[in-house]
Amino acid sequence: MPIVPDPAPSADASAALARLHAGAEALWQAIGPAWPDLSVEVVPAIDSTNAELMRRARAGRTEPVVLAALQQHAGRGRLGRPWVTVPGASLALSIGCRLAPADWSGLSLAVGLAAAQALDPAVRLKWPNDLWWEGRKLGGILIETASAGTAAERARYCVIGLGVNLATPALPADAPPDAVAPTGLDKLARAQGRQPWDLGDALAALGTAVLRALPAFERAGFAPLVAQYDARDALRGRPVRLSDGSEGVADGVDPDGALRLRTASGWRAVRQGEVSVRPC
Ligand SMILES: O=C(O)CCCC[C@@H]1SC[C@@H]2NC(=O)N[C@@H]21
Repeated sequence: MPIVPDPAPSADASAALARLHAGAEALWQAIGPAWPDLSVEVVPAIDSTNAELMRRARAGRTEPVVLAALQQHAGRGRLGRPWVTVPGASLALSIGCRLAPADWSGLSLAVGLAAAQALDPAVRLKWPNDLWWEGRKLGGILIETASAGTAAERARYCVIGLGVNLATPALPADAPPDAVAPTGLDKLARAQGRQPWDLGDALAALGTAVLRALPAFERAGFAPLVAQYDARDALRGRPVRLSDGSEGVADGVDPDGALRLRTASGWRAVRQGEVSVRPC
């Protein structure tokens, strides 16, 4: 595994790593009985936790695993964008497991919902897979899949990557002028008068919530979750612009997870893929 050794970890990095290990233990205690063959791994640094689990899957290793890293050197975001993980200030974890739902659509919304519910009642969801608070990005989800077994089998190995800002990151120097600065769980906790999150607690809470949500998604898909999604939908009723140039007003999500868009020429169901959505 391309784990990058840290030649001289600082005291802060060692403390953060210890918190991740404590979170991994708490996660395993909470979820182990439901996932007896699950392993939970923590590494100090890696290229990307998603890339690592995809490599393993392609090599035939399709057992369930949670992999958390203090630092990623080549973190991957959606639509081929890079994802920055600041050691100790952001959580990077990937969950890999075999899944065989009748319909995959809506998986990233189901995962986002589980993550939002694990974090705070104030966390909102920006279709298709961002965690938001007060109109700013708190975290994101990247789902990738690889074949798991024979072509006749419906199961695929699914890698669910979650990146969440514990501390509010600065906007990168090369960000476009209209970029909206991201936010972090530190600001949210202060504003809500709650205890600040630490890395280990976030790992345990998010990993547990997502792993608990997966069997239900596999059985019933996204449809039973639409009402809960609606309650956290950050875009509903807002004018939005898609990366393909079209505009409309977001009007909730369909039972298959498509974004419903009211446009000048009628309704459109926007499916996930190579499209991004911004409020305008
Ligand atoms: O909003 C996005 O674009 C999705 C970001 C997903 C980032 C996480 S961090 C853990 C996992 N490993 C990666 O390389 N990416 C995901």
